[in-house]
Amino acid sequence: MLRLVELDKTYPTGDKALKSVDLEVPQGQVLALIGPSGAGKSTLIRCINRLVEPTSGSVFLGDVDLTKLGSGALRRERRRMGMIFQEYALVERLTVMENVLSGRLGYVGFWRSFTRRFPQSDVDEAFRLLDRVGLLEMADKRADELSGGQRQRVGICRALIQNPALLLVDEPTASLDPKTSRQIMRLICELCAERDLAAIINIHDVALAQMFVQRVVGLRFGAIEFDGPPDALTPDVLTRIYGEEDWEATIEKVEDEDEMVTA
Ligand SMILES: Nc1ncnc2c1ncn2[C@@H]1O[C@H](COP(=O)(O)OP(=O)(O)OP(=O)(O)O)[C@@H](O)[C@H]1O
Repeated sequence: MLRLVELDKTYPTGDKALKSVDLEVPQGQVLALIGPSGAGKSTLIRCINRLVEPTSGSVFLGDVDLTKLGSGALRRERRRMGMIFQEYALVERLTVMENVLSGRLGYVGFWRSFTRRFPQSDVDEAFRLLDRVGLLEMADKRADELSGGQRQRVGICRALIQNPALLLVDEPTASLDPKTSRQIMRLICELCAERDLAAIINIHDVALAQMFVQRVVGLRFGAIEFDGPPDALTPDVLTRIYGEEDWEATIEKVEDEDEMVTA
């Protein structure tokens, strides 16, 4: 479904953020991207939808090489990739419903998007999605009246209403408390399973990734250092990815928290 071939990114500053990355993600697979700060996780996610322009290599979404597309064709292909952001990227003064519907802007014509008149089928779908994530009652609230977890749910609905083939998720829980983080990760993974949707989730919390995904890819210095199931992430492997950090302690801390929450 998604295939990266020898993907390279060197920023104008000379930083080599990605070094010949090869990666295949089949339909329906949720993959967590881990690695230390500066490893290239955000760059990888952003090179896929060309928010960051790759230096060389290919990004195939199905049969289409996204790196070869002109701006019009790229805009169309971007509809197939929903993005979820760390800071939610909502329009604060608009309502929850308006924020969700903004995910359809790539589909409706200029005039409709200018006047924000969306087809009834889009409004119906927005209500269905808000209901699914438990925010139906919030549809008319302004985005700035919501908690962090609620905002991220709106961000998830906005990505899903695009009807994407792939979700690109950049640190979805970095601004949330541990319990809300787990709820959001669970929700993203459940929705992907329901829709047979592939996702790449850039996540710095290894324990959280291990709880929810089937596959983990570890980046170090812009290259893939590990690619396997979460239970293969032994302390040795984590040290290979991150360097000398006490990962066992980090993981135990999160497990303790879980017990406290469920106790
Ligand atoms: N716009 C930019 N211009 C120059 N260098 C950049 C730019 N963005 C990222 N880099 C560099 O590219 C490398 C990879 O950065 P990237 O943000 O992709 O890493 P990351 O793994 O997402 O890190 P973090 O977990 O801290 O967000 C780093 O060395 C970073 O300094």
